[in-house]
Amino acid sequence: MGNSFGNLFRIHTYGESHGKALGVIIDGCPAGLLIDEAFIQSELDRRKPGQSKITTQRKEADEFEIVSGVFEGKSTGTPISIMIRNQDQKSKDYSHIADKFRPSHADYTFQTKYGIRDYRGGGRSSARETVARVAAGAVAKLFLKHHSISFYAYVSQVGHLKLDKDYTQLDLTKIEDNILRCPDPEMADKMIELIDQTRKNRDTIGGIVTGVIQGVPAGLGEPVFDKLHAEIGKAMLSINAVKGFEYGSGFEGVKLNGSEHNDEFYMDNNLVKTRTNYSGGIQGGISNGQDIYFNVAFKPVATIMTDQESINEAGDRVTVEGKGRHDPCVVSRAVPIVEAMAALVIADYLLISETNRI
Ligand SMILES: Cc1cc2nc3c(=O)[nH]c(=O)nc-3n(C[C@H](O)[C@H](O)[C@H](O)COP(=O)(O)O)c2cc1C
Repeated sequence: MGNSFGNLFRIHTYGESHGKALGVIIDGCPAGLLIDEAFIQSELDRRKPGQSKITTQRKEADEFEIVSGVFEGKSTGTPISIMIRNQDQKSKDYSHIADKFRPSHADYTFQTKYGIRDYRGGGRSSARETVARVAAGAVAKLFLKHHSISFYAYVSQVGHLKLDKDYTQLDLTKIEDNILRCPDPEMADKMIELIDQTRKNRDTIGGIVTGVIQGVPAGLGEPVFDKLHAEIGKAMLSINAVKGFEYGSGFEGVKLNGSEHNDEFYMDNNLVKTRTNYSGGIQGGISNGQDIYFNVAFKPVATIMTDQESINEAGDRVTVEGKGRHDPCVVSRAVPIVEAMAALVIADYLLISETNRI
């Protein structure tokens, strides 16, 4: 419960923001997969803190160690354990919130549930946990490359600044060209400026990450409760600070009539395709072979650099001082996390689908 995700391609993560290390155990990765360590590191580098002026200035190299499950560079079919040691904790920076509940963070709920918590950097509630997911997602991506399945995510909105193009009108090879990971350079500049201004105002701002999965064969997903979009939604909603998920036409789709919204089938050289893709590549919970695309909304995160009123564990009125190293907007760092979680779902459902038919 809580620390594991997936069925056949299953991960279990461990570690706290200011503990010794974080890590993941991946169970169910097929044997014989070439574990490209440079690729895993490049994925971790896209998520790591301190990578630009619009992220937290905590400096973590996020170098990883493979502890088990890999022999002579290939997966052995046994649990793969990947560990990332914490280096730049500055844990004493957090003594000012030791017994205080930061508004809209997880301090109060963790304290209520467990009666004990590691307050340093939020402990287990910190998004530092997602470093382990990105490591596992990199392994899932390596596996899915063999099936020609690819993942893209990019920033499509920051505050009120929204891209007016969908993913089919954008050059997705340009995502990594700027620090925000928005493939439209002009909009990226405006969004970066907005985040920078927000940071200077000692505040935070939210945004949207759009995800695209290409190459998923038709037939992945379960028909009733474990629908493919339900699992992707769960994966996304399990990421820290996520407030919303929609796929395909999503909430905007309600503005269309069925006659406009229906995706007409046609044959293209023996391949089944649809002329439009409001379904977002999933019908009846099962992939239909078209692109899967979705939006994930991230809130303006809780830690602002101004003082806030709150209460402490005793219920006394206290002031939570605005200090420490925090992200003014998390979307640029969330991009690889969204891709990783999508890859974990697809890897899992690909393995499940192999057990669905003789
Ligand atoms: C990449 C990433 C970085 C984050 N950095 C911060 C941060 O610097 N400060 C903060 O208060 N919250 C940050 N968060 C969000 C908190 O982890 C999250 O809001 C908190 O655990 C409470 O959970 P909830 O917002 O999902 O309810 C970050 C989230 C992500 C995805």
